[in-house]
Amino acid sequence: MIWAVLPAAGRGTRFGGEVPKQYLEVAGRPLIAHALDALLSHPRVAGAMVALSADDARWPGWTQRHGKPVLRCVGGGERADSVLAALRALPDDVGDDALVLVHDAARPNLRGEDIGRLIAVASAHAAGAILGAPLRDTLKRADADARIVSTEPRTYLWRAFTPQAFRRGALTAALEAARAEGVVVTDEAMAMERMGVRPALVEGREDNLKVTTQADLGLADYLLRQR
Ligand SMILES: Nc1ccn([C@@H]2O[C@H](COP(=O)(O)OP(=O)(O)OP(=O)(O)O)[C@@H](O)[C@H]2O)c(=O)n1
Ligand SMILES: C[C@](O)(CO)[C@H](O)COP(=O)(O)O
Repeated sequence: MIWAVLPAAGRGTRFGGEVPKQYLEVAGRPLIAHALDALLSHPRVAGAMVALSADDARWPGWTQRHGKPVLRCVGGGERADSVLAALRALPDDVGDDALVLVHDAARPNLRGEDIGRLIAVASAHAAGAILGAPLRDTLKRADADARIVSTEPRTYLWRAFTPQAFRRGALTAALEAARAEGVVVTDEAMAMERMGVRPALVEGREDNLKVTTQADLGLADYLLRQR
């Protein structure tokens, strides 16, 4: 049984504006709806747990989509806290060995074929797996004035996307360990790496973009209207 976990408790400070970006409409639906539908329309995904901010006044109250349960919980101050809260809130019949797909609500353009490939690799690797893409641009290190300091070697460097797929129990323990040591992890794989685990990288579509700033919204809208 595979469940999706969607951290959706962010404030969107880099995006700005009154409306939390996960509720901004693109191609006729809120970002979060696109992300939820991509996951729940996959036949291997049984349901979704969404982590919302305690004062979220915009959650539409969905309890199911695509005939599958959509549950909610209260997230936390950091993305990792929201993911941990969602893992803890999953139904009791989602065992410690169950695969969980953690996906940003701010990534609306997720494709089913990427989900399927990620599940196949994560199911075969005890260490789990994440979607990503190898860096294809030259990488520069900048100073505080945005002047080039150096060109960084990009061999074996990848951009990490989501979903990130791990077993519920192992990921919960890894996130708890990071929190106990005061380490803020920026993705689930970082928590697993800290436990000595080496998750697999699965090359996914580069258009699995995260809407972070206003410039991303127009591209997301364009991409979603092409589907
Ligand atoms: N405390 C937090 C912070 C982020 N997120 C979620 O994690 C995803 C990726 O985070 P990001 O793009 O950084 O969203 P925000 O934190 O809202 O953006 P910002 O950092 O600009 O405030 C988003 O779906 C966001 O809602 C979350 O659930 N809980
Ligand atoms: C999880 C993530 O999307 C992988 O690239 C990224 O780390 C989220 O970063 P954010 O600053 O919380 O958006």
